[in-house]
Amino acid sequence: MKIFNKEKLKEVDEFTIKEQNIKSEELMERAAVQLFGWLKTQLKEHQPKINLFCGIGNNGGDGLALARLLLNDGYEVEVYIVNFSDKRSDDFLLNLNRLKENKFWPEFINENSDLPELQQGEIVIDAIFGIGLNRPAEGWVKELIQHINQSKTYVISVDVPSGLYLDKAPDDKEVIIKAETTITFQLPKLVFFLPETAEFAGRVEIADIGLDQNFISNTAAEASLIQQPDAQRLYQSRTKFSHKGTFGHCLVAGGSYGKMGSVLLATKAALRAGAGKVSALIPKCGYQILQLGIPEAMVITAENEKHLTNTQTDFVPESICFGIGAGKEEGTKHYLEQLMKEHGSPMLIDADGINILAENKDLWKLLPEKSILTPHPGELRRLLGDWEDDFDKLEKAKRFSLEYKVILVIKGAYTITIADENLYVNSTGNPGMATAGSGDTLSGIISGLVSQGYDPGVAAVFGVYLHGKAGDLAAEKLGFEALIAEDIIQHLGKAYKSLFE
Ligand SMILES: NC(=O)C1=CN([C@@H]2O[C@H](COP(=O)(O)OP(=O)(O)OC[C@H]3O[C@@H](n4cnc5c(N)ncnc54)[C@H](O)[C@@H]3O)[C@@H](O)[C@H]2O)[C@@H](O)CC1
Ligand SMILES: [K+]
Repeated sequence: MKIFNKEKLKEVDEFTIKEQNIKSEELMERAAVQLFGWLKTQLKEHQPKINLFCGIGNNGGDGLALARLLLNDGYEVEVYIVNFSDKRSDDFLLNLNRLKENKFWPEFINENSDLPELQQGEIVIDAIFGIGLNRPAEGWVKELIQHINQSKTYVISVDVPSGLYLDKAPDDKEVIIKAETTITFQLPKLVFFLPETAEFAGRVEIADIGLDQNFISNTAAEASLIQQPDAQRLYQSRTKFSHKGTFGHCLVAGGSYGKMGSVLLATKAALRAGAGKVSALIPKCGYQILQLGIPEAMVITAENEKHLTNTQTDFVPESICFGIGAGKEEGTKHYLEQLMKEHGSPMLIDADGINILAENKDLWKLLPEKSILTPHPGELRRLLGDWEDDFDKLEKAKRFSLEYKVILVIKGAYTITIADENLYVNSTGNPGMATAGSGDTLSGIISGLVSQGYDPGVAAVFGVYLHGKAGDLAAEKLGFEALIAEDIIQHLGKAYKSLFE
């Protein structure tokens, strides 16, 4: 599903209004009907008091239209106009008049008004600012936002939590509504998935307001949210006549004394992801661990007992996964250098492989085109240096990815893959996956996909989705706390199957 920026969101609204020959108020009504339908379904027979805080733009207009629908259905409703300006939008005014025609008079909150009391168990609908926010809220509006945040009400934001920009980091986190749920129109917004701002949106629901699908399909987006239908399109089916050679030979090179389990996990994950053959290349001390731990894999040992060093293989792997548990010994660095020079095709580099790169910038030019780097935040910082905020981080990461023609998988609650200047935001995964070895399984899965012939960019996006989905399926059975990396591998088959359920 595409993620549009503010300009494109405005364009699709305008295009839809023209194409469907409707007035803008019709879109607002559709938005309100969607909000109303969602609320009614959630509330069932409950009738809590609903406090609607409406700004003076179209976001506020959505709130007023919703208030009318709620009143007509018999809900207990209080409407507060957050009267921060007299530049009211036409559709706001239209919906204000409609409310008055229904003999309902909202309260106006102005500079010197008392802020209304909000009780536990009540609902707040936040329709103060939407995508039209262009500066931080100040003065009494800021106080109102803080007042709502401090209340014990259930807060539902309309389109965007008020105070959150779509295209830049917040100047002041104290002036953003912290919603339990955000009901956003038609398309998800990038800020809902970035580490510094995701918390404000809470649970995100997407409401279809009938914006023009052709326009959306034909308009390029710099970012997309990868959900089940998107992942399904990336899947490559197998023919009856395939054999193990069809799905490639994956080489997992990594490990050091005391960190052999990570290679074991990546190797297993590559096999479960569907690689035809997997060889683990490890220092000598890991031989028995690997052979016993995963009989389906082949094992090659480097000369050194405890860390990886230059090693020749007698086959050309279709994919290489380098760096897991590898340490940063000089010999290991030389081996990475040798691999990058000799193996012309893309490699996946993770963990200490990334740390070695971060400490040896002269190696960057050797990165084979379309290689995949899978840093967690700490590794990314070592690679790119400090960033100011999430947007700055993404800009720096995009530049790096473009300059070295590599794919960056930025791991987090919503992992973002950067390939060809596009951002792919993953929708699967859960807090249970913040556990040792989880990243090793991801690298194994992606490498297993590359070895089967998936394009590296596709392998990264698809692999991240499958990894998260396997984690979600595991968490359904085990809960978050008990989930360990092995469970992710165990559920990979079900994750594949779920693509078609
Ligand atoms: N056709 C459309 O464009 C549709 C728009 N919809 C709603 O319209 C929203 C966008 O509406 P608007 O563009 O009117 O803008 P908003 O309602 O988000 O903002 C209202 C006004 O506040 C002013 N403002 C911004 N930041 C401020 C600040 N910190 N302090 C004081 N004033 C500030 C802006 O100049 C703007 O005119 C969407 O988020 C969505 O909720 C929906 O009704 C669906 C259809
Ligand atoms: K809002």
